[in-house]
Amino acid sequence: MSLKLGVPSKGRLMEKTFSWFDKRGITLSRTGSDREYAGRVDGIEGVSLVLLSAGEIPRELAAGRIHLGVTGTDLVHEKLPLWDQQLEEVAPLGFGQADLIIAVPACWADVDTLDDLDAAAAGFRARHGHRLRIATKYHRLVREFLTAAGVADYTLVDSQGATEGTVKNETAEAIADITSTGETLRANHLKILSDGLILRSQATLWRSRVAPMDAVEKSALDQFLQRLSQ
Ligand SMILES: Nc1ncnc2c1ncn2[C@@H]1O[C@H](COP(=O)(O)OP(=O)(O)OP(=O)(O)O)[C@@H](O)[C@H]1O
Ligand SMILES: O=P(O)(O)OC[C@H]1O[C@H](OP(=O)(O)OP(=O)(O)O)[C@H](O)[C@@H]1O
Repeated sequence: MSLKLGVPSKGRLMEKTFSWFDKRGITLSRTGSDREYAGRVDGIEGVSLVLLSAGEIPRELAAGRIHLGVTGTDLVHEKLPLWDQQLEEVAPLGFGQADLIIAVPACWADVDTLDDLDAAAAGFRARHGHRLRIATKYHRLVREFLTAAGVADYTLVDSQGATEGTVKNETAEAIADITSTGETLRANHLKILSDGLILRSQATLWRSRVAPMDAVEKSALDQFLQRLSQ
């Protein structure tokens, strides 16, 4: 069998992942039609390409269905509570940098910190009869972060995209999402809490600690890792 390398099948991470490997003499390419999720690996023996959603790569690594995978630190930490038992970080790739942050409406003049948010949340509940809503797709990381900060009077609402729009759409009062240039936050009149940084993320190459390997795959892995360290 061959060593399975999972990479994002589209979007901002795919092309940069391909060129990162290219610079190391490993050519990843998509094969078939534009829409077909098939690919190949040239320049090294015994490695096959698996094209996956960036969000599914953590789970595939943890289940041992792929041996290596490229995805963001944020997605690994969010989806795998025991990530360091299941995966090992091989190399940060130097792109896909983004910060997971908490942001509130820029017009909330007296809310700049988590303590302020906590106070605003209590007032909000008294006034509106329901808890202040924070929209996010990072449920686990946000809950853990807010618990550690002593903020409890809120509710998470699920948002799988266009999260910054939820405040304008009145489905949430605050958001927790990834920011890179900050443009989406600015365009949606949101500001980051001064102590609202939850996690710094970047695209990273991970190795599964649990994927079974035969002797051929083991030797392919050794060669692969050696190539990357050159
Ligand atoms: N604006 C950005 N700049 C840089 N990196 C970003 C940005 N937004 C998201 N990312 C990173 O890109 C990675 C993939 O995010 P994305 O939201 O595209 O994943 P996904 O929703 O699982 O993808 P898919 O739509 O294929 O399921 C994440 O690790 C994330 O941190
Ligand atoms: O700080 P910026 O450079 O503006 O980037 C941040 C935005 O990029 C991502 O969204 P994406 O483009 O993936 O769209 P989505 O929200 O629909 O997932 C992220 O969820 C932010 O919305």
